[in-house]
Amino acid sequence: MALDTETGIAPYDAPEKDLYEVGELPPLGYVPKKMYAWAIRRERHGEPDQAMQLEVVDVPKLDSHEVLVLVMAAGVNYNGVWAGLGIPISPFDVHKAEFHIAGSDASGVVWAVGDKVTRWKVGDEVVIHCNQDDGEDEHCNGGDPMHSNSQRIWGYETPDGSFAQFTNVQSQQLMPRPKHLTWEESACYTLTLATAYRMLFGHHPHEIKPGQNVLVWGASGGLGSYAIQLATAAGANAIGVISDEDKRDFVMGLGAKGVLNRKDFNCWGQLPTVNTPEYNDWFKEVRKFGKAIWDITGKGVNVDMVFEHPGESTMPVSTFVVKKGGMVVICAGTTGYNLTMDARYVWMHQKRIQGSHFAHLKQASAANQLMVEGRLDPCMSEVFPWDEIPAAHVKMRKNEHKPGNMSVLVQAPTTGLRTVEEVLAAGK
Ligand SMILES: C/C=C/C(=O)SCCNC(=O)CCNC(=O)[C@H](O)C(C)(C)COP(=O)(O)OP(=O)(O)OC[C@H]1O[C@@H](n2cnc3c(N)ncnc32)[C@H](O)[C@@H]1OP(=O)(O)O
Ligand SMILES: NC(=O)C1=CN([C@@H]2O[C@H](COP(=O)(O)OP(=O)(O)OC[C@H]3O[C@@H](n4cnc5c(N)ncnc54)[C@H](OP(=O)(O)O)[C@@H]3O)[C@@H](O)[C@H]2O)C=CC1
Repeated sequence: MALDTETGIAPYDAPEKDLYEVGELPPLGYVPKKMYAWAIRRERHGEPDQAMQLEVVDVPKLDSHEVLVLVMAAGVNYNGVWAGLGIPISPFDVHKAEFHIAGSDASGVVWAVGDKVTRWKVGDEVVIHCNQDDGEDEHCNGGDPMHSNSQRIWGYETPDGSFAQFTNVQSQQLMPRPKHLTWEESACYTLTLATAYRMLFGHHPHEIKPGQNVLVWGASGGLGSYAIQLATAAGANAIGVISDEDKRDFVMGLGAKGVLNRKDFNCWGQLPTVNTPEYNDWFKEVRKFGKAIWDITGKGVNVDMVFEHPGESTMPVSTFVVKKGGMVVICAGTTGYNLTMDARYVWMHQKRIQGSHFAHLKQASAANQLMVEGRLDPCMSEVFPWDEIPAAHVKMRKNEHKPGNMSVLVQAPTTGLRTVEEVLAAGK
């Protein structure tokens, strides 16, 4: 039987060159020697606009199970900020490469495949999830690949992310692109959506269930905007937290049952020493916060789950307000890593504290399917041109970004395009 080599992309003329300008397409499947990339180097660690500089580098070489993707658009995530700063770790200490191309989200076109790849072919339109592993140990074969020692995040713990014209990924990282979305919309969601999916549905028996209540920190942010939508889709009640009244309507529009403004309360930061006057003040304030949740859930009804990521500033509150036998699920410590809590509430009320990190393919794929079916809004907040990739990260670093998820254009020359043909036409 003949292999399926139909690309679905109309033939077009383009010269074969060693380097293409950003926005210029090579012939389909032709791999140039060089590419443009925003590269971080160890000596440049610092704020994003210092760390990320435009360079011409070699196009990555493919291994047998890998796929080279021409990047149409990429997503902006916090791990690009962390990679640039070199905090809490320098990515160079992990992958040992000379330079680091950040970017852990992308939409694009399969441009070349390794000789063992069977699921994808040149011309396929894809989005990329950011989990890599070696696929060899028991966790990857019957267990949870996220528990494998070989588990790593593409574009953070690997040097070859999506802020470049091409990126090489493991074939298992690819998923079909929602064709109803533009290149930039489809680039903005996978990392935060799949992470939120695993947090809400990946930790048995505490998967969020219809009718349950979940408190979502940073509800207008990347993770939060999907947590609200996923919880709502599952029939649960999401209570979102914001810091600015401008974000209230956005979060309610995603389906939240209620929204709290954290600026109305004063119980943030590490837990004061128990039974001191400071603790007593903190306790009054945290009860006020808990009461505000009851105003939404019903008197005395504590939340079944807390969706945590700010970390140090909110963990004492999260562990207090979650119900007996409930779960605080945490994937980050944006405000600090030194988590504190009143242990009495954790053991006496038998609360579960669960770490969560990205997602495996099955979880990422289930989340992607909801996007393909149009059941979730990608919540793309803003699109930046290629030249402004560092500036987009500066905005995120300062918490000045708009609600939702940011995207950047790479080979797509302008916004609003959905096909390769439209990219070719716009490029002319
Ligand atoms: C999808 C997107 C996700 C995100 O964006 S997440 C946000 C960005 N990511 C982050 O901020 C995470 C960054 N990563 C880290 O900060 C580090 O990744 C960790 C702190 C999580 C782990 O650090 P490490 O240095 O990799 O830990 P060790 O290698 O496991 O241990 C350090 C040393 O301690 C020894 N050790 C480990 N366990 C034990 C034990 N049980 N008893 C005695 N020693 C132990 C090891 O061997 C090693 O030692 P030796 O440095 O000499 O090799
Ligand atoms: N382990 C994993 O797999 C993953 C981890 N992450 C990590 O999760 C974190 C959040 O990512 P993401 O959602 O994309 O980021 P965003 O910046 O989009 O959203 C974070 C939200 O947190 C809120 N926030 C900021 N400061 C505080 C504070 N002091 N107290 C409470 N809330 C605060 C903000 O909302 P407001 O000011 O309105 O409250 C902001 O919108 C990052 O550290 C990122 O690295 C992200 C994805 C995957």
